Amino acid sequence: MQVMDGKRMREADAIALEEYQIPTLLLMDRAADALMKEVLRWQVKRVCILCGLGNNGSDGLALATQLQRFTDISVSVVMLGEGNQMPADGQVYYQIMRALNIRSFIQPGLEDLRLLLHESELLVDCLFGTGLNRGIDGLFYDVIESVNASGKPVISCDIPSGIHADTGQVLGTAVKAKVTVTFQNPKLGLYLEPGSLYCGDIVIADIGVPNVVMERLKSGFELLDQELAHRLLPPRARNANKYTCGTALIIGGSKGMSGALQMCVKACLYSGCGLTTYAAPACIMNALTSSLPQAMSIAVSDKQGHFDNEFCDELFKAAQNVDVIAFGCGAGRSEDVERILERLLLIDKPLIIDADGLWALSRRLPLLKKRRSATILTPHMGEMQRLCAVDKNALQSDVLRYAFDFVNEYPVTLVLKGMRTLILEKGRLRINTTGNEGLAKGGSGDVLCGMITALMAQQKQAFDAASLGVYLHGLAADLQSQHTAFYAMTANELIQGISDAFLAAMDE
Ligand SMILES: NC(=O)C1=CN([C@@H]2O[C@H](COP(=O)(O)OP(=O)(O)OC[C@H]3O[C@@H](n4cnc5c(N)ncnc54)[C@H](OP(=O)(O)O)[C@@H]3O)[C@@H](O)[C@H]2O)[C@@H](O)CC1
Ligand SMILES: Nc1ncnc2c1ncn2[C@@H]1O[C@H](COP(=O)(O)OP(=O)(O)O)[C@@H](O)[C@H]1O
Ligand SMILES: [K+]
Repeated sequence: MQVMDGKRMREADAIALEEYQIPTLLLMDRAADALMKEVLRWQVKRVCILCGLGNNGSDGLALATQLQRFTDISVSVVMLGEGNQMPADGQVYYQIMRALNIRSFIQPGLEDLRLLLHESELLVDCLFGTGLNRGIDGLFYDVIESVNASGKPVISCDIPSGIHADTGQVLGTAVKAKVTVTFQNPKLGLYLEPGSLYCGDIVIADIGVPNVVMERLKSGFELLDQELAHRLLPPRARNANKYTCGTALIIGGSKGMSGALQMCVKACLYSGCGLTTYAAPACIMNALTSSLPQAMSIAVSDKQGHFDNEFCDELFKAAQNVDVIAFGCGAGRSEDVERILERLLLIDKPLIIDADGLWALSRRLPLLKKRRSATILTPHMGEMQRLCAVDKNALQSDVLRYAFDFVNEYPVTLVLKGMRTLILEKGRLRINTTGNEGLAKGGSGDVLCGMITALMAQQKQAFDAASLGVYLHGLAADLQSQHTAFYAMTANELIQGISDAFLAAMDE
């Protein structure tokens, strides 16, 4: 499923009209159908629809006429301007609304509005959609604040009003919805923070723009959902053997951080890799070998609990002979760790860099440009800040631009971790749909790194391996959360959930 920006959605509307003779009015009718279906789920008697002055507001008027015609729900409409200020299509529904005697309030005073919201059971937010183009103030601001203060459940039409469709930013204030019914294709802003925190459940409704139109408007942005994940599963032949399923070397760990490496290796073992070897400083080997009997190990002499770069010959020899290398989990921060990364970057093998490996990389970024094999980076927002050398606010307010600038400059697959993890390569973006707050614990990232490593060993295509790893990681957490409280979830439960995640993704 393609994810769209506001400009492409407007183009879709225009092409549907001009080339396929599909009037916007028909699309609005379908949009209203989809909204009505959602309203009916709530089984309420009194609904208030709040309408702005663009096509989003027109969708709201269309909904009002449908509810009046097809249900016994009592409908009130709040309009933030006169009917004749609406677009032509909106005016058609405005006239029908008047003829049907639907209760409507034009620019009501705030006290009247609050009373109306209070007596309603469900609110439908049709103030702004993809056309929001500036900060919200004045009456619109007060109305949105009153909607949020009312405590009533809200269904948002297309996107919560106040959220920018392309960046997910709040422009002044924004409606907090329980459900967002988004039309034709989901909008970027529904998945980027903070927009993702405002939209509630997302329902995607086909409103009848022909598929050929949407395909033509290729955004390069894709939703990482069950259907895509299923297609990305690496084949596992009946006559597969441990070599055809790929070999991986995972390098990491340091004194006090053996657990990070252990989680990563375990997740790799549970995700289908044929042969997994790990390399760690000798001082933590005892802690690892008993818990990782299925993996092979290389002990490296250590210097104050960290890798000693002088004694890494066996490690680098092994690195030449595997399909994939992963570096960083629990490796700690030292000059030797930086040197090891430098040497790994020169090896012509796919390389996944995580955690402390990303710290070392942020001090050696230009070396990435010399890479000849795939490189996958898995930063969380803090690590991304360091890689881009920007502050938190700048990154958060324009995360997609920074992420695309980065993959345009460096030949990498970027896995930008968060509530909705983003996977990027030049011109391509996938947005993950799985995962939950149970993952907000140390160790979750290490598990992800191990899963991606295993999938890369098997399918050897970085963008797909990274995408599938992210999807299955979140799905493992979702499935585990059916019987484990978010509070109680640890990397162990997550690893236990990997098998169920694969089974679910294998389902057609
Ligand atoms: N594309 C499709 O296929 C279909 C799209 N559909 C629907 O259309 C929606 C997009 O409609 P849209 O383009 O008319 O924009 P919309 O979001 O209603 O608002 C724009 C209005 O608000 C104004 N305005 C903007 N910012 C403001 C602010 N801060 N404060 C105050 N005013 C502000 C702006 O005015 P202006 O900039 O001219 O001053 C303009 O009047 C889309 O989300 C979906 O619901 C479906 O109906 C059918 C098929
Ligand atoms: N609230 C959340 N919702 C969804 N996923 C989350 C949430 N919090 C954390 N995660 C996921 O958990 C992982 C945490 O990774 P990271 O911060 O590197 O943790 P660690 O310190 O364990 O390595 C990422 O994959 C991230 O997307
Ligand atoms: K809206």
